[in-house]
Amino acid sequence: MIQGTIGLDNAGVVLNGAPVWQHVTGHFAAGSMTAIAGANGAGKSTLLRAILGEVPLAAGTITLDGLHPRDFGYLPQARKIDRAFPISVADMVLGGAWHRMGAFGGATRALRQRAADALDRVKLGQQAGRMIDALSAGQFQRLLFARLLMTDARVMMLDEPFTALDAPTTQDLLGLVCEWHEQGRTIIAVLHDMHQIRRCFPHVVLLSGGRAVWGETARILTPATLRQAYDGMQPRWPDTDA
Ligand SMILES: Nc1ncnc2c1ncn2[C@@H]1O[C@H](COP(=O)(O)OP(=O)(O)OP(=O)(O)O)[C@@H](O)[C@H]1O
Repeated sequence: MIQGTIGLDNAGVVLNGAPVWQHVTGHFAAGSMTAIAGANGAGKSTLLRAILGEVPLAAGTITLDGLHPRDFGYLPQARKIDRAFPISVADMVLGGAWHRMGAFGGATRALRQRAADALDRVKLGQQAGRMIDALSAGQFQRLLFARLLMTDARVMMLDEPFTALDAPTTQDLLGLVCEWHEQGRTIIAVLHDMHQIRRCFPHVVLLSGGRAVWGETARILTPATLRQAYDGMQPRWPDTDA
């Protein structure tokens, strides 16, 4: 396998005694751009967390060929973050570069400048001194992007990254994700918007009924697979694109 490939071989996860998904086999090629789709509770976040080693496998293997923990950048779901934690916007962004800090957690002037640039990139430069609980939901989501930008990671993993964002900001930050892809990074993103997936993500993993269908987006996202995955309900899928 090429260095940087993330491979799953017959992988399965069991939580609270119940299988989330099983017999999942496939790989995220180095530099690929893949969406993870599926209904609520299908196990999309669990798949990201299994790759990060935060959720143990009940079966099979996940191989991270030549990748180390510092090679992964992770944007978690905003609603799973405790925003009461007393930390400023600037310090939270700096935390994205933890692996570049000194032994005592000190940030160099260059690192602080990078953090300021990252905040400017997501149009949060004016908010640097505020505490994170003072941000709106959309501002907090942009903060998570700035923090991810700071990781400079080879693999960018994003869990519902466009939640709470208005349309122009979504377009802007989707553009940033595409830039990362053009730079050769691997992108893995949990998304609910099928239109977005079809337009921007060449590959998809569709979690459905405890299994994964995996491959080129146009081949995998058909009306039949979507009906099955979403239990007969239609996900966001504009008529013009169907
Ligand atoms: N820590 C946990 N302990 C027990 N069960 C869990 C845990 N985390 C998730 N689960 C269960 O695992 C299943 C998959 O959850 P997961 O969050 O991965 O789904 P998802 O596809 O990301 O859902 P959503 O679209 O709602 O975010 C769900 O049934 C959930 O209840």
